[in-house]
Amino acid sequence: MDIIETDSVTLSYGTKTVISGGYMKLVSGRVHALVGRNGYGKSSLMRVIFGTQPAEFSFTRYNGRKLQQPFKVPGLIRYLPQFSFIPRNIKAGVFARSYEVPWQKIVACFPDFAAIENAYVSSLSGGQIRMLATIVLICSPVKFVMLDEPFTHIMPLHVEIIKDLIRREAANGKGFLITDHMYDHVLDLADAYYYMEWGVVITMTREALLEKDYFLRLR
Ligand SMILES: Nc1ncnc2c1ncn2[C@@H]1O[C@H](COP(=O)(O)OP(=O)(O)OP(=O)(O)O)[C@@H](O)[C@H]1O
Repeated sequence: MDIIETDSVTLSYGTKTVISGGYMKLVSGRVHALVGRNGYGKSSLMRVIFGTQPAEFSFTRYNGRKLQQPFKVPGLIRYLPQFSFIPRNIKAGVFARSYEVPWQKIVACFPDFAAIENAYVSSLSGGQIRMLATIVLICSPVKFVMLDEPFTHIMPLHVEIIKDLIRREAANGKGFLITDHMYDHVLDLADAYYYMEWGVVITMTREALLEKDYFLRLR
């Protein structure tokens, strides 16, 4: 079993403190939900865990060993941000292979992409680019994948394809951390739960989170 732990994150932007503590443990083979209201720091926390967001304080361990920049550890972790990050002047197949994902694997889970291996990213629609990035990161051969809003603005049929893929990869031992405002999809997949409130990461049971989420929806 592989474990990433993050503890006592303190992060401010200027004078505004966005994250001020809490503990998170990501375990291989599990899907972890990260839930919280808009602007409560979920994306920022993912960037801190990934190692690209400097924080006043953060403490991340992998299997008990302290890590400074997890994204630099080969084969450890990927992060899908909310925005598009794929260079537009490369071909779709080249992008997939740069993440060590053979094109056949992409087509096996999403046959619509059979004909676009040699298409430049610049020729794809926004929806295709998002789907490509999401599938490639989920499939890449790493221990953990963090997904920031993988279901938002995705058509329902494609959401189900992404969910099936996450289930298969988790069953093969990959750990996931997912945040998305489409809570139903996240909760459908998750078997561990974190809630962010007032800058603190709180470990929750599913029941407690659903109660929080219920009030969240009413606000
Ligand atoms: N680079 C930045 N510089 C300054 N402020 C930032 C920066 N990134 C995020 N913020 C602010 O920090 C707060 C937390 O943002 P963050 O995107 O982490 O929250 P979130 O929970 O992921 O939000 P959402 O659910 O809307 O995606 C917000 O008020 C946001 O405006």
